[in-house]
Amino acid sequence: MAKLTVEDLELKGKKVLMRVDFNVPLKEENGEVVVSNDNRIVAALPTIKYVLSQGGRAVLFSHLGRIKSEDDKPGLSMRPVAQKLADLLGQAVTFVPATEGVELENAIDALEDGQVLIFENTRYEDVKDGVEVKRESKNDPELGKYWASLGDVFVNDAFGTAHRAHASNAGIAANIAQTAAGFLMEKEIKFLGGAVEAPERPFVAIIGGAKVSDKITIIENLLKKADKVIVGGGMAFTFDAANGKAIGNSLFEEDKVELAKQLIAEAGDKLVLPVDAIAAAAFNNDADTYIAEDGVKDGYMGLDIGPKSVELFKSVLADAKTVVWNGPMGVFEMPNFAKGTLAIGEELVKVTEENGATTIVGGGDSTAAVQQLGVADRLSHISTGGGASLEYLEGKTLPGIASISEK
Ligand SMILES: Nc1ncnc2c1ncn2[C@@H]1O[C@H](COP(=O)(O)OP(=O)(O)O)[C@@H](O)[C@H]1O
Ligand SMILES: O=C(OP(=O)(O)O)[C@H](O)COP(=O)(O)O
Repeated sequence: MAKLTVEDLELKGKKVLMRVDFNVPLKEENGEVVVSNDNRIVAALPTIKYVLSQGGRAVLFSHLGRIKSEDDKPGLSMRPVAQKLADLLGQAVTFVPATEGVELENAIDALEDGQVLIFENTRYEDVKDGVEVKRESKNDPELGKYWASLGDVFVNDAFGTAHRAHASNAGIAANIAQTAAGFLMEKEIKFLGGAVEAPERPFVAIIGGAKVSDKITIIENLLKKADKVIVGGGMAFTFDAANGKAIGNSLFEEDKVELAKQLIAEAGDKLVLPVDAIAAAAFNNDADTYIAEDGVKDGYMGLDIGPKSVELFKSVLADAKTVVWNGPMGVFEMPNFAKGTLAIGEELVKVTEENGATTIVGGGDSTAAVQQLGVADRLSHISTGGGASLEYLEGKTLPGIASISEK
């Protein structure tokens, strides 16, 4: 690509601002919050190691989860991520528990060549003194300018965040002389670019997970590109509601029902929805469950696709030549609701190995799911971006990529 890459930069003695996507799943272990899947951190290591080996002084930053109130902050601190990074790098990583101010500036000034620091979750800037101001997420121009002032050059390796125009990617790029792509960014663009240009058909997209309002608009565009779009996971219930089905307490976005209705009407048999669900009395692995075939009854919530949906989805995938998957089919973190995701993962392995299909899985949780299933290395490409890979495949210009300097 004609974009500047990290290898084009003079790094020795430079303060190298590095945007990474360390938005990783967390879990509690012995009363401590730890990283439960380090895939996105591992994926950024080649760029970080390269910068350090060239004598750069690396200043890393990332968002983690979504911060809407002060209460969200403690559970979404970057501290456990910094610890995991130090373990993986095998060198000390300074953690600065601030997103601006003298402590951060002094820590950056104290860095020596080949040293690395990471600062606090960039989305802490979204809430100030208890008020949701979205400085990071709405790309406050002053914030991008301030962060840019902390370094000499900017390396953007956060492919997973490339579909966002936030202060920590587009904002910094607008205020610094050079913005370069990291190795992960380059690798993702190369692989996904190949898939977008001329996808072998049938091309099937599978969308699931929980980010309904984000991804429902993506479905609209994917319907124009793909031969079939399968919708599962928490996404499906807004469509079920649009079809007049009962959904009980399932995940649901009321303000997207009209759009779902419109998509159902336009898409015809291109859109494939679940025909049953595993409904549970509570969001709990041990909750009472039943197979819901005609909607989910009051007091229950759909937490996985049911056996008939698995068979239907498998039949749609059977002759696929290109498959893009983002979003698990159920709450796979709980064993009793992982069966649908497992079955789809296994079917993808089959079409990869038997049909020679190109299979791409994207997204933090989806990647964690296929790794948990042990099938990740039998698929064609595991992308670190879920929403980002889908928007890239739609043919959209991603702000995080557009803001990288041309060579
Ligand atoms: N039926 C469902 N109800 C509630 N949550 C669901 C359901 N199906 C899947 N999920 C949740 O969706 C989450 C992943 O969604 P999302 O963030 O969109 O995926 P990704 O990170 O791969 O892009 C998982 O934590 C999973 O438990
Ligand atoms: O995890 C991410 O997106 P994904 O779940 O679509 O892969 C990215 O880090 C972006 O996070 P966001 O969707 O909260 O902006």
